[in-house]
Amino acid sequence: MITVHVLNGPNLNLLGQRESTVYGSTTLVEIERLVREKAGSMGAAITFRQSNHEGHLVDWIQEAGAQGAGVVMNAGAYTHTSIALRDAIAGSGVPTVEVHLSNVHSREGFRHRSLIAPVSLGVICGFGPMSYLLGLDAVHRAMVERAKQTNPSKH
Ligand SMILES: O=C1C[C@@](O)(C(=O)O)C[C@@H](O)[C@@H]1O
Repeated sequence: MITVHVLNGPNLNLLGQRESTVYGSTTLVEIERLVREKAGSMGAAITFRQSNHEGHLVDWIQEAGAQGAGVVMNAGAYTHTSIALRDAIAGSGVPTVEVHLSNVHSREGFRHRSLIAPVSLGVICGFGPMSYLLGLDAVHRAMVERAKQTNPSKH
C-alpha cells in the first residue's frame, strides 16, 4: 500500500481564523478530513501532521524517506526560506509534491521563490483545500508509476 505523509508548516494551524480573504475559512482539521476521505477512496494510507518548528518538519521528511512513503508538503513560509527542508527532501530522496492554498505567484514577490520546488516533483498552488487533494493524487500517481518501473512483473 502506498503511504503519503501530508506535512504542514508554520501557522497552518490557524487556518479558518487566519487572513480568511487569502486562505478561506476551511480549518486544517477540515482539510485533514477531506484528505483522509480522498486517500480512503484511492486506497492509500496517510498521516497528516502540522508543526510550527522547522526541525520537526525535517524529521518527518526523513521519516517518510526512510519508510519509502511520499510527501505532500505545505511548508508555509518555510517554503521561501528553508534550505534545511530542501536538503531533507533532496537527501532522503522522498517523492514530494509542494502545495499551497493560495496562488503564491499572484502575491508578494518574496513568495514567488520556493527553495523546495527544485527538489519536488511539482508544485500545486491557488486551489484552496483542493490543492491538497490534487497534490495527493499527483504524488500517488507518481509513486504508482515508479513502482511499475522498479517492479514491472507485479503490475
Ligand atoms: O503560510 C503560508 C501559506 C502558504 O503556504 C499557502 O498555503 O498558501 C503560502 C505561503 O507563502 C505562506 O507563508
